[in-house]
Amino acid sequence: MNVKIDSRKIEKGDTFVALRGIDHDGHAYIRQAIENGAAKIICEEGSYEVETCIVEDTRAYLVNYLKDTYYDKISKLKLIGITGTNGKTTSAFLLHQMLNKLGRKCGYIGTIGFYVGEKIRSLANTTPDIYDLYAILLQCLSLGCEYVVMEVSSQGLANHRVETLQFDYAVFTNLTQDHLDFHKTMERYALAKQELFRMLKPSGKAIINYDDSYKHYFLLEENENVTFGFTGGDFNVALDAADKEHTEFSVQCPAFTQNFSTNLIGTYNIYNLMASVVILTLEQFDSATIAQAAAALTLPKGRTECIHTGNNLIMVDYAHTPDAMSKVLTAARALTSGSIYVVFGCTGERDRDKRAKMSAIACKHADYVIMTHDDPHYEDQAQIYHDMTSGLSYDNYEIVHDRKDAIRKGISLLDTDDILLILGKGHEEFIVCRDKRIPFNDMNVARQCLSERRTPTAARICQSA
Ligand SMILES: CC(=O)N[C@H]1[C@@H](OP(=O)(O)OP(=O)(O)OC[C@H]2O[C@@H](n3ccc(=O)[nH]c3=O)[C@H](O)[C@@H]2O)O[C@H](CO)[C@@H](O)[C@@H]1O[C@H](C)C(=O)N[C@@H](C)C(=O)N[C@H](CCC(=O)O)C(=O)O
Ligand SMILES: Nc1ncnc2c1ncn2[C@@H]1O[C@H](COP(=O)(O)OP(=O)(O)OP(=O)(O)O)[C@@H](O)[C@H]1O
Repeated sequence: MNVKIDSRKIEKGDTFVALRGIDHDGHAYIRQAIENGAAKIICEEGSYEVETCIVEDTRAYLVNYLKDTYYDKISKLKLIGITGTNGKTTSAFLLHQMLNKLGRKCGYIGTIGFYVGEKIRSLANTTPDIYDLYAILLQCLSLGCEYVVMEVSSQGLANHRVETLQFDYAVFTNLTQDHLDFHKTMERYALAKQELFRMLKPSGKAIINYDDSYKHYFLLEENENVTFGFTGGDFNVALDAADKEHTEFSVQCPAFTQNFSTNLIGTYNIYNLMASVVILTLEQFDSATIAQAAAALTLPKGRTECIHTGNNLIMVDYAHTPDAMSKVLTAARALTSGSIYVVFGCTGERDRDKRAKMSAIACKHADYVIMTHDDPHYEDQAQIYHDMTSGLSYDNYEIVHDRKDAIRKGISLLDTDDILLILGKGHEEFIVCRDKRIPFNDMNVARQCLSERRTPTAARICQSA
């Protein structure tokens, strides 16, 4: 595309469209765009030495341009949008994986990046803005994709990032507290997500978690709705058996009754897998083929990612909402008769109201909790700890300010069969503190702390040899 919205990416002869964003205004970068070689500027005001076209609303101009120029092409893709508080990345990543396994080339767009089988690149947002989105969808087409599954965040919907797109499937995973700093109330949060269900193609289908108490926001009369759940729904699930390595469940629907055995653990991951089971069924795959594809799956990076060390398990997980914490702690409890330790912190400048809830859940379900920092952004860390601990009616916790020290402390507490959960940052590679991005990955740090712990022993063995 030689029409661009980022001055830093302008090459000689390009057209620059100056967009007014939330924090930045593209009009401030017109000079830079011209210096980089822009031959034409589309903006709302100003006069420049290159060809300039003044329009009333640059964003509306861009949206129409993308739609008129590329929509016919990208509408050939089967587009699946997944929304909900938790499980978007996992559900989308599993579906992308299963479609590719079954020989249907599929792209994935979401929190962990842009993938077509392999990772192609990281993304700044879970749901990229319309310009990036069109570019990615065009790339999916050129890579031969038939399907694209994307996470659609509530901020993405509220900020019109998926404008003009029409979906073949819209999936609702669940709704629990998060992002209330942005939406203010659960009602507005639900309504923001509901928008996805008004963006279906005429032949599109809505796939909805029947067990979620907010399902009514997503079961719109005008849509063809297909539900799944343990308590009912068109695809009714029953848990048959579960151990540390496998989960067995069965699904009953009008078309079939099928047993599944998967390497995924935690009931919440069965919910995540069910979105794929339903969509693959609607795409005419037979149930035995779907069950076969579900037998061995890889979870996205940072979701229940494990280090097995002696009799202990160290698990890094992206749980950063009260519901996710409760789900992952329940799953861990089922895996051991030993103690459970948790290291976690709360993000700064995000939903303050969930902090105390997360602490209460951690202290209730774990034996001992080490609170530390997450990404403070520009917020005072002392304020974050205050929000995490005020009114807390438990005393099985301590605060260890440095996240690496907290992880080291968690590891030092492990005794036979104990589990350490390091929560909140999952796949992330940085700690964001003020304007700094400090390299930090929970999994790498846990490995480093483990090897430090082993080194003295190894040294003793070497000395005595
Ligand atoms: C507060 C917020 O939502 N900000 C989003 C917003 O930024 P913005 O409006 O300030 O715009 P901008 O893109 O930085 O700048 C405006 C224009 O100036 C241009 N520009 C800018 C700089 C420059 O040097 N040259 C230049 O030309 C930009 O290319 C753009 O055209 O638009 C950008 C482009 O879409 C987003 O990347 C950015 O998301 C920020 C990074 C963010 O953190 N957003 C969070 C709240 C978010 O959206 N999160 C959800 C996930 C939630 C979840 O599920 O957990 C998400 O979907 O990612
Ligand atoms: N279906 C689910 N219900 C509740 N919790 C879940 C579910 N699936 C995953 N989780 C928990 O939530 C965490 C985040 O999962 P995932 O990344 O799939 O969700 P997400 O909706 O993409 O989150 P985000 O929007 O913040 O990126 C996981 O690490 C796990 O602890």
